[in-house]
Amino acid sequence: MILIALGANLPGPDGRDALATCRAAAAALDALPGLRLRALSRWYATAPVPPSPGAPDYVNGMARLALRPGAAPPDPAALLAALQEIETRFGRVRPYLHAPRTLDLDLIDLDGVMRDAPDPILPHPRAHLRAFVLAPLADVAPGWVHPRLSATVADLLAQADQAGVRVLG
Ligand SMILES: Nc1nc2c(c(=O)[nH]1)N=C(CO)CN2
Repeated sequence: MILIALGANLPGPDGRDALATCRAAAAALDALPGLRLRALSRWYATAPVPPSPGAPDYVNGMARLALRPGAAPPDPAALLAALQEIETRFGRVRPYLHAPRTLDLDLIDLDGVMRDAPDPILPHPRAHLRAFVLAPLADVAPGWVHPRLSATVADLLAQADQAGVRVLG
């Protein structure tokens, strides 16, 4: 199973709001070569982490993908590059760390692969701490166990600060 977190807190240059950008990005993930979108979480409105007074809330969600039949497992670096290409397509610029962004796609888990370098670090090094990642992850993969920590998503979510995370709609 491949888990990709989606996040946005700025309208795109095409005028799409953050939610519309995330929905369009999910469709773009389904079009990645060799992969197919199997489940999409609910969408969440989440307060920025770290707190950023005045910054707009994020829209966050999670996509679960699987290999298309006969497709070779993706190379982590190639998949990261493909995600960055989608971010760029939706107007992402990178002025500074934690800058508001039109779209952020984070590779959370790639079939349980563990690696420390080079990028992408797997599983994502901060995923287990962030309720805005864990809540939508629990929607699409309720039985997920963190490959390094051997903790369930339910346990990790219970330990995370869930204030500021609410289901949209
Ligand atoms: N709530 C929330 N906060 C963030 C997010 C995000 O997606 N949601 N992404 C960040 C950069 O990766 C920094 N902070």
